[in-house]
Amino acid sequence: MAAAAAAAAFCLARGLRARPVCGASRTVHAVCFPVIQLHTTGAAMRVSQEDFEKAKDQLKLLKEDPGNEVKLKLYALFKQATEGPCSSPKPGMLDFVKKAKWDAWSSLGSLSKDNARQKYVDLVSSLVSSESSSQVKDTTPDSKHGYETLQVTTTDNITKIMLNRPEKKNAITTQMYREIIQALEEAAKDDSVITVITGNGDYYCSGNDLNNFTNIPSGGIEKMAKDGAVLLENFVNHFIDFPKPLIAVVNGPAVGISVTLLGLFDIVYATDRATFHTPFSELGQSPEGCSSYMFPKIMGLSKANEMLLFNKKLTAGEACAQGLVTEVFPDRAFQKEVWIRLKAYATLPKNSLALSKQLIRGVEKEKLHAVNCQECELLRERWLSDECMNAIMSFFGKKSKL
Ligand SMILES: CCCCCCC/C=C/C(=O)SCCNC(=O)CCNC(=O)[C@H](O)C(C)(C)COP(=O)(O)OP(=O)(O)OC[C@H]1O[C@@H](n2cnc3c(N)ncnc32)[C@H](O)[C@@H]1OP(=O)(O)O
Repeated sequence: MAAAAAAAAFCLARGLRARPVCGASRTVHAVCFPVIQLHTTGAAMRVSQEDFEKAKDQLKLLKEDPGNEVKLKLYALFKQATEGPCSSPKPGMLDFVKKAKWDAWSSLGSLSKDNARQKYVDLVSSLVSSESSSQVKDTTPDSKHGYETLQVTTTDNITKIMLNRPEKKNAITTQMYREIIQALEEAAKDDSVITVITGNGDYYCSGNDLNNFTNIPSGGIEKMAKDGAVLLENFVNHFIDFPKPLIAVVNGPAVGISVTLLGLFDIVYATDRATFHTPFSELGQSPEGCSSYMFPKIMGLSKANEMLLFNKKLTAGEACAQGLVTEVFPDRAFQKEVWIRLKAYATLPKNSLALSKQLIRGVEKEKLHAVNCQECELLRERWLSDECMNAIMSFFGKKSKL
């Protein structure tokens, strides 16, 4: 039964819903939302006939698909209101669409035409009012409140998390790590189909804000390193566990952790102006973001070593050739082409995308968590090293930094 309902829902979603129903001589596409062409029997109807006609018109104007369950309910109520109880023969088990419609109509039993009309009008009215309130919410591209270092918006089924410190090349402060965690948690639960991370300004991100290491807390440098490692592990865990497709729109150069994390994204689109630089040994540090595992897997050991050990900066073309970037776009067309593509992706079925992503990620999840834990532990030690202290002091002491 559940399988038949699921199959019916599947068929409805795939467009089989547009077939004429129940062998009627008129074309009744009652389940084909929002195009509903219905011809009433012409029988005299009492007071609510006008409301009923109006409801039919309002239904055509709805922009959002209310889902198969509601469409079946609308279909059944319409049939009951216009023809009375279902008396047509039950369709065969394998005719999923007709069977689902027949079941919905039959389930109304002996409900009177008047009552069915009333229920139909009430249902349409609730759909109209819920759409108008959600439109106010969804179409407002305003940034979500509560973020200081990010601009977070949801529009066209896409939650966009934009790093928003352009004057500092989007370097990630401890506050920004926390806000990204919060934004990912919210995006995981919201109605969006995909989530995008990008940067504001000419840089995608210049990596960890090196000032994070200059504000020594009262507990001393060990405490700073320990807190940093805990925050980093939690931050990276949110990328490992993110349940929906996660896409990086790399709008300019990327440094450090903003590069290593790319291995945990599902798709990476980059402008041809982007570069990819992981200067860990120059900074006396070590790789993070699961790159010690993902980079060799993505690009092979020796290419990964050039980046992660020897600080080789890749062009966008090289990063694409090595599999870290999915596709490179000319800078002048970058935003336009990428967003057209993403908007199309975001019309795909949300649950199917999320479940497929989780299936693919599930294979590696345990390993990724273990790698993340090891990387953070090594970094905690590195941050206490002279090599790292000297490199950070030199960044702030030099004009030419890298
Ligand atoms: C607490 C949790 C910790 C987790 C740590 C996880 C481990 C992460 C590791 C990494 O990400 S390693 C990589 C760290 N990043 C860098 O080493 C980059 C440092 N920045 C630069 O080399 C250069 O700024 C640049 C990115 C190459 C850009 O150079 P450009 O000459 O074009 O601009 P600038 O004038 O240098 O920059 C403008 C402005 O922004 C400040 N800034 C840029 N990046 C950082 C940064 N990463 N940290 C702190 N500040 C940064 C820069 O100082 C300038 O500031 P003002 O001088 O204008 O005040």
